[in-house]
Formats: sequence, structure tokens, C-alpha cells
Amino acid sequence: MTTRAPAVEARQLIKTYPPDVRALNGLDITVEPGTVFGLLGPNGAGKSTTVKILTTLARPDSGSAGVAGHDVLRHPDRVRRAIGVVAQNSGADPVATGRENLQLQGRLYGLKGAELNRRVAELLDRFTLTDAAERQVKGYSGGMRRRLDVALGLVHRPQVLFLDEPTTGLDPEARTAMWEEIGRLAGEEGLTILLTTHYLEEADRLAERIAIVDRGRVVVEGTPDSLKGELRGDAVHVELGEAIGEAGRTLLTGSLAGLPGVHEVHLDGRRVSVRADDGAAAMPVLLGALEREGVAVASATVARPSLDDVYLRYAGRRYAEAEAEGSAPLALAGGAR
Ligand SMILES: Nc1ncnc2c1ncn2[C@@H]1O[C@H](COP(=O)(O)OP(=O)(O)OP(=O)(O)O)[C@@H](O)[C@H]1O
Repeated sequence: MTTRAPAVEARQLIKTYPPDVRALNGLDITVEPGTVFGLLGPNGAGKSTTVKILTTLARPDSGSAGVAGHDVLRHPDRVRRAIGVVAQNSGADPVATGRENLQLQGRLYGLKGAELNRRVAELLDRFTLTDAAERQVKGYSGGMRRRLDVALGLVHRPQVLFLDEPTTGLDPEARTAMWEEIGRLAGEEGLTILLTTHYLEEADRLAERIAIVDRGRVVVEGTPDSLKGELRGDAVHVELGEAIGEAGRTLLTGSLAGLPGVHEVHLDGRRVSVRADDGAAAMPVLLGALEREGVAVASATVARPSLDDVYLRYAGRRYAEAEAEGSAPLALAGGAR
């Protein structure tokens, strides 16, 4: 039996931006060939920096990385030939037509004549852009532009496709269409896809394996189901009538944590999240305790753990909190967590 080399392998990547922003703090990932791998994390977590290093656009301070069997530092040219990159910002020329964009991209990769025309027609068809092929890209909808971006990344039949935030800025309908498209791509031609996203649902739906990135490193990695499955019991979320101050929060967290069958109490503004062995049994206990503490409750839900709960468990804060913090870089002076 032959073991195939990973399609992407990054070891202990460190990257610092001047003066002291540690964008990557020892990031490790391994992506098996022919799979869809999701790098999931809030804004500023280090996803784009990882993609820049893997696609040879940036150099790490230290660490190593290989893509399609080639070392990104020693053989960047080989890596570039083996990959397709769909960056966050469209690379298409807005005043050229869809077809012209694809033809130009194909020529850059050495395709010409009938072979080029065939490949372009195939991609236009594949991404339902044939009817719009002779129109300038500036008139395309957001979804059409994104589909053209992906087609551009595939012209030269790469082994590994990097999709950086593939659905950011798309409306829900275009996002769903793009998800279907990515799902179909993944099943074809042994293509490996590494996508970055800050949408929990996107990672859950598309990626066979995900790595949750927080503050420049991977805090946990696995299949979405295995990560959710590792969390015992149910996730109970209670929305309070009003936000609780710092002092009250510590007291309330302490008293809820002592309740039978209740674990991992987390209070964030008006939201209480706990994990419970049996959510239905814990709910009246929890609501009773809140009532005794004189805290009004607006709503309460019990659910199977979601990736949001996985994030909370491993990153120590709710995903929405991390997103709201925005790019909260890990300042070197503050020390690593
Ligand atoms: N060129 C740069 N100069 C200085 N700091 C940078 C630069 N690029 C990124 N950073 C910082 O490095 C950290 C990681 O950024 P990165 O773009 O990799 O995160 P991300 O997870 O991709 O977030 P986003 O989804 O917002 O792109 C952030 O704190 C960011 O502000």
C-alpha cells in the first residue's frame, strides 16, 4: 500500500508583522489529498496569513510548509504551478468580458489555441456563465463574479485550490449556490480544497475536516461531527432580560456552575451558555436558580452542541465575541496564551 503525501502540510508557522503583531503563533495543519479542509476562525485569527504563506505570497519568520509535495520556500515556482488561488478580492478585470478574463488567465499558464478555447468554454458552462460570457465583468452580480473567480482559479487544472472566504459579501441565495458549487468541485478530479471562512455554518457544511484557528494557532482540529460529538450532553442557552455587570457575572457563574448536571458555564452580556448532561432535565433547575438570583429570563433553548459550542470550548469565548473583537492581534509584548 502506498501512502500519499499530504496535499498541504504546515508545521509551526510563525509570522510577525511589524512592529509586534504575531499573526501566526505556531500554526500546524495537514490536509489529505482530495479533501475539503476548512480553516475556521474569527477576523484576525490568522487565516489569510496562512493562505499567503501556503500560496508563496508571504514568507514565515520560521516553520515550514509544503503544498502538493513541494516546499513553499525552496520551490515556490513549483507550488504556484500546482495551485489555484481565489483571493478575497476578485482578480478579474472588470472591463474585460468573462470569456476574455478566462482566456487571459489560460494564456498566463501556457494554454493556447483550441485547447485554451475548449477549457474556457468548459469552465463557462461549468459555472453557468456561458450566457454572460461576452459581457463585461463590471456588470456581473456578486455571485457571478465569485463563480468567475473560482473558474479563473481552475483554468490550469490545479491540484490544490485555495478559497479565501469564498462567500463573504454574497447574499444568502448566492451563498447557497456557491456552497453547492464547491461541494460539486470537491467530488471531482481529486481536487484538494483549502477554504478559509469565518462562517461556522459554512465550515460545518462544506469541510470534511476543520481546524479552528484562534490568535494564530490551531486550537482544535477534526471532522465537524467528531468535534461536536466530543462535547458531552446538550448545549443550553438562556437569553437574560438584561445584561449583568462584571461583579454579578462572577457570582452568577459560580452559583450556576454548582448546579447538578451543569458544566462549563459561560456568561457573555445577556447570554448564558452551559453544557448539561441532559438539557431537558437541567433547564428547570437552571431557570429556578436564575429566578432565585432575581435574574429575568427572556428566552431559553436546548440543542445538540454546534460548532459555536465547540469554539467556545476550545477558544474560551463565544464565536460572536471573538468576531466582535475584530482583529485583536496577539501583541508580542502581551505574551503568548
Ligand atoms: N500586512 C499586515 N501588516 C500588519 N498586520 C497585519 C497585516 N496583515 C495581517 N495583519 C494582522 O495579522 C493578524 C492576522 O490577520 P489575518 O488577515 O491573517 O487574519 P484572518 O483570520 O484572515 O482575518 P480576516 O478574515 O479578517 O482576513 C491580524 O491581527 C491582522 O490585523
